[in-house]
Amino acid sequence: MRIVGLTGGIASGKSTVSNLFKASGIPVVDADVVARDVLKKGSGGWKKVVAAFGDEILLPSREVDRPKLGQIVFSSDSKRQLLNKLMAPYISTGIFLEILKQWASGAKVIVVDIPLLFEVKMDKWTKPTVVVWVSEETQLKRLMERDGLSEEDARNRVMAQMPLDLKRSKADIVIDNNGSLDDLHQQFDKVLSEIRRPLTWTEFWRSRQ
Ligand SMILES: CC(C)(COP(=O)(O)OP(=O)(O)OC[C@H]1O[C@@H](n2cnc3c(N)ncnc32)[C@H](O)[C@@H]1O)[C@@H](O)C(=O)NCCC(=O)NCCS
Ligand SMILES: Nc1ncnc2c1ncn2[C@@H]1O[C@H](COP(=O)(O)OP(=O)(O)OP(=O)(O)O)[C@@H](O)[C@H]1O
Repeated sequence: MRIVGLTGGIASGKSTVSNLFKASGIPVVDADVVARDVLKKGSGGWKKVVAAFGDEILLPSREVDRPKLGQIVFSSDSKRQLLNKLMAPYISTGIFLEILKQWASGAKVIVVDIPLLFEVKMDKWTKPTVVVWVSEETQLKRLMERDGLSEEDARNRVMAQMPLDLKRSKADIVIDNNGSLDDLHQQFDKVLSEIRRPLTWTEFWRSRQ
């Protein structure tokens, strides 16, 4: 099985690209979805996070108030590191199980969309690794527009991640998403034909026969 890594910076366009993969019939494992499951009321991750951050991060329904927790962790490095430490084992297990499900169903090529792929060193499991890159200016503009954030909040979120230019230098394939959606689709078609190339022997033997 070929495990293609998809990453980038916050609001650089990963979900937009991962939707294109899905529409082309390639299964996508989405780390943000796994991370959301891990924080659902009553789950193991929820218990750890509530014990560490207190009831004040909860809504009256006792689900986590995600914007509130985001506000806390994106304005404090130590609190974000604490949240990462608490959630990491649940997130990595969840991603692994999703990959296993795809393997069991006989998938030959899958994409794993992990915002923090390089930060958590999961890139050693993915080949090729695709980075969706934008300039900092485009990134801040799209992030502020999409999430209705102030410039300061948007900058804090961007700074909570490895610089996008550094991620670009680690990529096997770079998608430059500064242009229009049409530009993006054209680049995507090339990436799709590249990742659909015949499997190597190793990838072939790693697939369910
Ligand atoms: C802080 C939380 C509750 C905020 O939730 P919210 O719904 O507002 O944002 P969402 O989960 O959709 O994340 C949006 C983007 O923020 C970035 N981001 C999320 N968590 C982190 C983090 N710990 N460090 C850096 N960037 C992050 C990613 O680019 C992600 O795609 C949530 O992001 C969270 O639980 N984060 C910790 C888990 C994690 O590391 N997720 C990343 C998946 S690898
Ligand atoms: N080429 C483009 N032109 C204009 N807008 C775009 C383009 N690509 C993505 N966008 C918009 O930019 C925003 C961010 O894109 P998207 O949500 O795909 O990013 P993401 O990397 O998945 O973000 P996150 O890390 O927060 O999950 C969205 O509002 C999306 O519609």
